[in-house]
Amino acid sequence: MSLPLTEEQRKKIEENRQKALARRAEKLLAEQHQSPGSGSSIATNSSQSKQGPPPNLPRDPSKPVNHGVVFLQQNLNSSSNGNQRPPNFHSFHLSSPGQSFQKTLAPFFRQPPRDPGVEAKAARPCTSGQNISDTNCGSGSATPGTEGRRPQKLGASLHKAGSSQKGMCIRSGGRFQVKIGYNAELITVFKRLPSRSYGNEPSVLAAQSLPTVTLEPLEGAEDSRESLSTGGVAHTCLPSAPSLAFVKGQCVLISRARFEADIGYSEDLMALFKQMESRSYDVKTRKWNFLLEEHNKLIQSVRCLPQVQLDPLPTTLTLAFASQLEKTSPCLTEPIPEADLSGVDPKLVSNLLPFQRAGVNFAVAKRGRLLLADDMGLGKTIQAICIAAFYRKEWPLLVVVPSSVRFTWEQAFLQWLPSLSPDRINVVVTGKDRLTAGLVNIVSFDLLSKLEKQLKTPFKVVIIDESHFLKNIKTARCRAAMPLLKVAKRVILLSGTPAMSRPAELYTQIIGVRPTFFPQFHAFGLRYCDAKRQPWGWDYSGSSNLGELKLLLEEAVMLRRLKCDVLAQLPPKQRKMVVIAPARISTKARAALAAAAKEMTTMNNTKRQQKEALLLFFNRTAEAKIPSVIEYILDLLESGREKFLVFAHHKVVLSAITRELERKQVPHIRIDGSTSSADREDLCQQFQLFEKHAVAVLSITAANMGLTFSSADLVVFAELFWNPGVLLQAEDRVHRIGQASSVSIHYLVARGTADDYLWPLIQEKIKVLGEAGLSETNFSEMTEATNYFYEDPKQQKIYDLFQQSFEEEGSDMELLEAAESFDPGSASGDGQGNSFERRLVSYCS
Ligand SMILES: Nc1ncnc2c1ncn2[C@@H]1O[C@H](COP(=O)(O)OP(=O)(O)OP(=O)(O)O)[C@@H](O)[C@H]1O
Repeated sequence: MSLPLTEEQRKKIEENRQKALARRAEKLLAEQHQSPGSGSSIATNSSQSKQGPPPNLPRDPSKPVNHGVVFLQQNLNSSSNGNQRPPNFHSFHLSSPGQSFQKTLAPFFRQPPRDPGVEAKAARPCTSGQNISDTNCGSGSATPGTEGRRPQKLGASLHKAGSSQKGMCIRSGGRFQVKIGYNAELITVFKRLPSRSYGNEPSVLAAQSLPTVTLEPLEGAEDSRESLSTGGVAHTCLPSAPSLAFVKGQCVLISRARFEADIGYSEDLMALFKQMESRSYDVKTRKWNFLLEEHNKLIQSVRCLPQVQLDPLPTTLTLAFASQLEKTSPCLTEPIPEADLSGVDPKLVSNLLPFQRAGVNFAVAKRGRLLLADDMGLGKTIQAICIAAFYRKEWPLLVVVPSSVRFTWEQAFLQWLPSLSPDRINVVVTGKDRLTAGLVNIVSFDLLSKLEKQLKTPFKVVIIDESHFLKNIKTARCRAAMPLLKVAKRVILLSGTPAMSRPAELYTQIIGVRPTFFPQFHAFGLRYCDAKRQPWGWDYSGSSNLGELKLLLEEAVMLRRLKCDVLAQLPPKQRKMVVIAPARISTKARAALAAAAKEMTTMNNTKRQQKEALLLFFNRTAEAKIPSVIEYILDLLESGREKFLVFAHHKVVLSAITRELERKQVPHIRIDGSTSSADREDLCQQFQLFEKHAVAVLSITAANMGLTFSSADLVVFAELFWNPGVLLQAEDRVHRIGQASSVSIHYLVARGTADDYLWPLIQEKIKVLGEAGLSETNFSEMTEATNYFYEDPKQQKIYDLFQQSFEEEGSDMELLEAAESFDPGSASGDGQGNSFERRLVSYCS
């Protein structure tokens, strides 16, 4: 404890304090008068402070307002306590232990019951001086009954008449100790403090049950006590001024019809709120909210309050919700009108599922500009084609997609729009191709950035598949696409995962759809990304006001349905044929394939030679597909696919995939013929329980039975297998008991390879089984558009050869063995081909 001050010292301290406070009050007044709306440096941070109910404060605006230091106290409280309350306790703002004291303990103490007798007295400004900090003054009206009774203020809520429990705070390095007898309420308070620790000395918290508490503040606060005791005289030195309690906050949208005022407490503001007809107080958030139609009125009225800065809703929101702002009685759910799709191919329209039809209606209601963010596998492609077809008169159409699915999109157009002549579809394959050669032009993101300069007249209708590929504004793909979106009349963005980790990723997609929204990223960042200034610049990686962002997206930008929302409309399995890019097949692989195909059709070849050629063709196909398969898997991962199975059966393919996953550090398991039974189960369990993204790389023949992978809902077949029964069994690793979702199955099919023959072969077999009631019939429906009519008789011959070979008794095992041991290096004659040759001989003998 410090030595008691002499009378002379007290007087001197008091004089200095009064001078300092008067100077500060003058300065603040001057600042406020200069710029009433620019109190940011001193204003309460609205995101931290809430307009809590002020049960401890006089609510009647006619009551006297506090002056000067109350303002400081309020700000201090609000910045140290996110759940701001009106100041109702004394705090002692000292060095670090004292700050910790104030930040942690103080907010838990309530003010004593109001004593009307002292309230008027308390309303006088507290101006007692201090020589440590200006902020340690009592809060005037907030603590009316405590003035001059120093320690009781901290323990006020625990104080009961008739007895008293005394304790004190003692500084101890960077912490402070509380020495006091046992008190259950106080213990509860302590337990809520994150920095608490319990000393073993019995003196720290002795187990004595006493009903009241008096807690002596830290030693350094001695001067503060003096200030409190003399507070009553100091007010005469302050200029008579209006309240300096400057509060700042913002309006935030909380529903389609209402917004709330996120702002600290102010009596004047409260009085204003009470004039709003639609006012409502949320006890949970402790904030007031109003109908949007009262937004402008409230903002205008608040402008008349010099001590209040309430920022209106951003212009983007007022524009997006203009109908609500202008309405007298808000209609919350306006029905979306049914779009007239009579101009669109009936085949497409009749196939739309009800939720897909609703998606098209939404898009047309938004005048063809939207982000369709349906969950993966819900058929965004068919919806996008339908929306684009609705605006067919404005074509040519540009479709920008990941390069691995360019040909799948071509197939989808052929499948759903029979009225579109195939030769009007232009798939851009190289940087030398023309971007505008077709009526429908399909290009990859990467080629777009090379070819955009070709564009003389802009596309009026643009589809961007996997639009989250544009999330980074600095990338070449984004820089190429954004100007196109800005000038296009219709913009259809598609993504099952528009933002994978933070709201900042949505910005480009939002302005892609609505270029006038948030013209500056910084404004978006401040509002929705909790932007923070760092020594190196601004950090936009956070998130804030997410509820409002969701409302804005749903109102004006995005339509998103989850699988679980529409599960009843979905089939249990959705199969998709993915035509993988032939351009990725190297010239060497192409030449090898051509050579093998030629062998199969050479007239004078023996049956054995033909089979050798067929097997080589089959193996070369595996080799040729590897780059496209890997590209597709990486695109899936980039698109946010978390868990999926990849089936293949050539070792070279399985190994190439696992190598790439290792390189990219993607968690994965592999089960092939060499995996022991015990390991199979373990690996399967690992995959099932793994919570993040993971890929199971599986051999079609070694892992198509007895394993459950129901934690995934996507199966990718990197290779085809001639026996559809084996494929169906493999599909069912995922589609089985425990699976709560509709399962997506992607078959990767490469043109110009053995897949051209295997795929129709599989279709044919499935059809036969289906007709006999032994298989699902819809397997083949997905490939309706795939025209496997072989114009070239040689192709028909190859098909026949495939059919005969794979239907022969025992062919499976022979073929499998040959495939398993296929080594591309060896077959190209580099001296390691013995084993392959041996297998061929064994297969064919
Ligand atoms: N109405 C429909 N009729 C028939 N098939 C449909 C329908 N809707 C979707 N499909 C099929 O479902 C599969 C998945 O559709 P699509 O690829 O468009 O989904 P997606 O939402 O784009 O998924 P992802 O986000 O994974 O790309 C495709 O094979 C597609 O043809």
